[in-house]
Amino acid sequence: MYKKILVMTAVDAEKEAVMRGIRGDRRFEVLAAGVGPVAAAVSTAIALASSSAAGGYDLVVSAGIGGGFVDEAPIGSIVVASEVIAADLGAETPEGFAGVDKLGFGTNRIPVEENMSCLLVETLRAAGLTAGYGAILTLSTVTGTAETAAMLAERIPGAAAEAMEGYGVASAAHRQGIPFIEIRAISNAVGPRDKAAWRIGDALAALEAASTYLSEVTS
Ligand SMILES: O=C(O)c1cccc(C(=O)CC[C@H]2O[C@@H](n3cnc4c(=O)[nH]cnc43)[C@H](O)[C@@H]2O)c1
Repeated sequence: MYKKILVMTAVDAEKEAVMRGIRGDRRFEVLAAGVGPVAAAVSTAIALASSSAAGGYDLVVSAGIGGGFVDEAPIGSIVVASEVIAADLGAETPEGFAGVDKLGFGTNRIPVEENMSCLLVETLRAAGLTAGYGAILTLSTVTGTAETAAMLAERIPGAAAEAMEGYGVASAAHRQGIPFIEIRAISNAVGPRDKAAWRIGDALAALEAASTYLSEVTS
């Protein structure tokens, strides 16, 4: 179905997990862009521009580990985005946060390729994996307190997970009209910062498994 797929991760450990999962599927190019939405957008835009002479990509994927909102995405589970939301792109006002959409400067939300995202979730569930489908937030600052976690959950009902790159990768793909999806394997709960409690190994194993099914459902 897809001939050439670009997967953008933040760090090498995520890239290696995806590479193990796709098991040599030559339709995939997997790149580690660096952490945060700016590095993600710049690296994705460069990758898309460099590939355009050779026919370009027909699917772009933001993949990696992420934080799960309590009651929405347990540690070790996988979340596939129903949309990506730049949750801290905007302005503080006396009435609270106002996103760039409210300010009239574009959009905080970028759509995903819905059919592929839903098919992937169904396939992961059929394989016995714990997989959710919901909004994935992109933040430049990892949430580190229960107060911020509660504020985000209230402001964005249905938010399932947060990470730092999706909106950047999606912005570059969207600008070129290329379908986009985001996959996060949950390493930690969104809330009080305790890096020692992050289950990075479990999340990377889940990311590897999700990548195997990504290769299957896109072929
Ligand atoms: O230390 C390691 O071995 C290691 C291996 C893989 C990944 C990491 C990272 O720290 C990646 C940073 C990456 O993680 C995303 N992330 C994870 N949890 C959250 C969160 O609660 N809120 C926001 N982002 C999160 C994020 O996308 C970073 O790029 C370390």
